[in-house]
Amino acid sequence: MSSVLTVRGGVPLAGRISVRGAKNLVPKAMVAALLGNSPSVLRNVPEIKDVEVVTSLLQLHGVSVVKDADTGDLTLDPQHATTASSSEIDAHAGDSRIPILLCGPLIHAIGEAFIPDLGGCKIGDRPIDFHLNVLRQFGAVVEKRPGGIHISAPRGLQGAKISLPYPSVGATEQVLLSATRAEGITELIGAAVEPEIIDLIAVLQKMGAIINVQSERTIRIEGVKSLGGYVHRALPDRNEAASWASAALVTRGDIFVQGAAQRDMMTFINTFRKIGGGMDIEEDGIRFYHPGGKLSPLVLETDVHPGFMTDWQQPLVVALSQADGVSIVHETVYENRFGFTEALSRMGANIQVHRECLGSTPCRFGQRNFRHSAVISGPAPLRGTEIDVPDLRGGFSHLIAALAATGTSRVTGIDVINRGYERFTDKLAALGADVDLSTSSGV
Ligand SMILES: CC(=O)N[C@H]1[C@@H](OP(=O)(O)OP(=O)(O)OC[C@H]2O[C@@H](n3ccc(=O)[nH]c3=O)[C@H](O)[C@@H]2O)O[C@H](CO)[C@@H](O)[C@@H]1O
Ligand SMILES: C=C(OP(=O)(O)O)C(=O)O
Repeated sequence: MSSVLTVRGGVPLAGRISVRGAKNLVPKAMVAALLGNSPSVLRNVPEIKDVEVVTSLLQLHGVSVVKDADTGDLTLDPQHATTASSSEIDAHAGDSRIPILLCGPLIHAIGEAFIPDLGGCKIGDRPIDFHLNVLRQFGAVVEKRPGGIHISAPRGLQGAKISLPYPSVGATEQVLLSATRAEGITELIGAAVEPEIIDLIAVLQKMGAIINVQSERTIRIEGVKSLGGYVHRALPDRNEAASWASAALVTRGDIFVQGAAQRDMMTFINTFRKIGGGMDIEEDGIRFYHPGGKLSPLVLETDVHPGFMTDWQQPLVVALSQADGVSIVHETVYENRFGFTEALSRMGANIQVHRECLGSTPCRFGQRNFRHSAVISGPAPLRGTEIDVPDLRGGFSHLIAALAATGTSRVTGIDVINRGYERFTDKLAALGADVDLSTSSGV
């Protein structure tokens, strides 16, 4: 049985929804709890799939994870952490990229780790070579095993001087989670500095870690012998907030996103303003709306923070398909993040994807045959169609296109959207969308 969402388009989304803790921080803060010698409390935890996956992986390793029935806060107690069998771990890995971040904490807690093959969005190859190189530099031994990798550290983890070839979010987190309890000092050069990373550093500092974020993407960590627990409220999900902002533009709607935080979204806000979107920035959230009239096209490049976040790109492309003129988007973070535009083209959008770098900076993908630049001409009326959700943000993009389209769309595979959008069908209903959720046996 799978879920099918029937969308009757043409209704502007209007109303108030809220976003909670970030998908790109919460599961990692849960993993960090494994480094402590006493319980941690994590607040503002959303009900999303990646939280379920990490909960079951931690529980398999003997960590007690208790959810407060009223608030949803999680209490994580790592004091009885233990080894789990690789077949059990494999069965609980789910469609998430977080398991690779268990390496350092599990080595510190129980001396070894088995990490299953990773899930996550299919938007490029997504290798883990940086992670494995980092672990080896800390002195870990990495072995390929059926269904994943085994990691051990016969002499413990030792601080190291590490330089990342690209400011990878996950590899930076790998360094942080391994170095805080490693012996000696770690210096990381070429670090990612996304707001979710700074929030993870705040979590680790509460536990007793000594971490300095210096200029020029350098992070210095002085290893400590032990860490305690933390009490932390996760930063809000800026990527979900930006998705709803694009939904407001695409459907000519008006959405107040409670919890959206200006300081984490400044680059998005600048772009939204340049397109001609309306907004009111309040203390408790941001109202995003279509002010009427025409939207302006623009030239945009995704990049690591503080650049324009790649996860904002897909929903925004739908908005650009409704702008008056030609826009160019150069995707420089993932080599294959424009596959979702095929369904948009079927719906009537006018989008061509190109192999060349159509941006001011030649990127890693330019000479390598990847279709990573898009030219979008608008405005193009959209019509409903059959859609099978390809990945998290691509799926959300298809959905907002369907909500703006004339006619009816039938959307399958919507469970993927639960990886990053908490209760999204309830939110759609709260915004007045004309949708029905049903289950189909697939016959
Ligand atoms: C759970 C989570 O937080 N996911 C986010 C995280 O993903 P994730 O941490 O997986 O993304 P990375 O920042 O690591 O990836 C960036 C680039 O580095 C490359 N790379 C990465 C690791 C590696 O070992 N080798 C390698 O070549 C990737 O293929 C990609 O081209 O940051 C991305 C970039 O902001 C976001 O889109 C994802 O939403
Ligand atoms: C790419 C994404 O997530 P993940 O790294 O979890 O696949 C995303 O959130 O858009």
